[in-house]
Amino acid sequence: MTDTDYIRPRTRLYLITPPRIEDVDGFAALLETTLTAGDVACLQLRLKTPEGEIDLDATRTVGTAVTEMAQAYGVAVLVNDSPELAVELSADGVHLGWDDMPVKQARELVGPEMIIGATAKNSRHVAMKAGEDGADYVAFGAFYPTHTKAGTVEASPDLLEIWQESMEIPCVAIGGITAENAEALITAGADFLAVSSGVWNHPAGAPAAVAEFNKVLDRLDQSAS
Ligand SMILES: Cc1ncc(COP(=O)(O)OP(=O)(O)O)c(N)n1
Ligand SMILES: Cc1nc(C(=O)O)sc1CCOP(=O)(O)O
Ligand SMILES: [Mg+2]
Repeated sequence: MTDTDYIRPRTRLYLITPPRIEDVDGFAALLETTLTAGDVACLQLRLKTPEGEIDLDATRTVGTAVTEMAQAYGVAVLVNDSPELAVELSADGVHLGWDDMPVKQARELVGPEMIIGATAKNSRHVAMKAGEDGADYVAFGAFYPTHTKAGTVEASPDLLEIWQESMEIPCVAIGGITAENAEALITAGADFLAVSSGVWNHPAGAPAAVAEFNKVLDRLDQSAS
């Protein structure tokens, strides 16, 4: 290997909240333990109604309870679907899907500093357009079956490989990811692994899940000497 070989930064974990949270104080306590169990780059507040719409009240309540705490651990907090709520909560960013506010419009609303993430599903074309429009990362998925979101489309790890070879904007992998199935996505080039049920529904608990993910990430760390 020569000095000029590019070594991409280590893949990191991007946590997504469960879609419904009954006990906010209990969740905040569990989250704090989870964030100290291993490296976590981001936390997305994704609270949904049974119909799959953003639950604004729940997002506001959970966001108020956890945003400052997560930020104090160096974790970037992103709000799903609502740029307005991201601003209101002093979050670090917003994640936008195909039915959400267009990236360009959201950029005007949140300003130049806030992170904007964009869903690309399995489309490199959509991902490139999102990048041109000002997104800071694009998310490909779903790589594995998931019960967390209905109507996902299947994505192949090739997408990550091609993206990593040709584009500079970071790419996130999402959909049914667990510590057991993550290796193919890490080696294909995911900059981040976005995970919900693989952490919150882990039989040994969320902190153990984060520790397990980090063991896999440590083992495959391409930036380590
Ligand atoms: C990191 C990340 N990637 C993709 C999604 C999905 O966003 P979207 O398609 O808008 O679907 P909902 O999450 O709103 O149901 C995401 N939230 N985060
Ligand atoms: C929110 C979301 N978006 C997806 C997409 O493919 O765009 S898959 C998904 C669900 C992520 O949760 P889990 O880790 O429990 O599968
Ligand atoms: Mg959305």
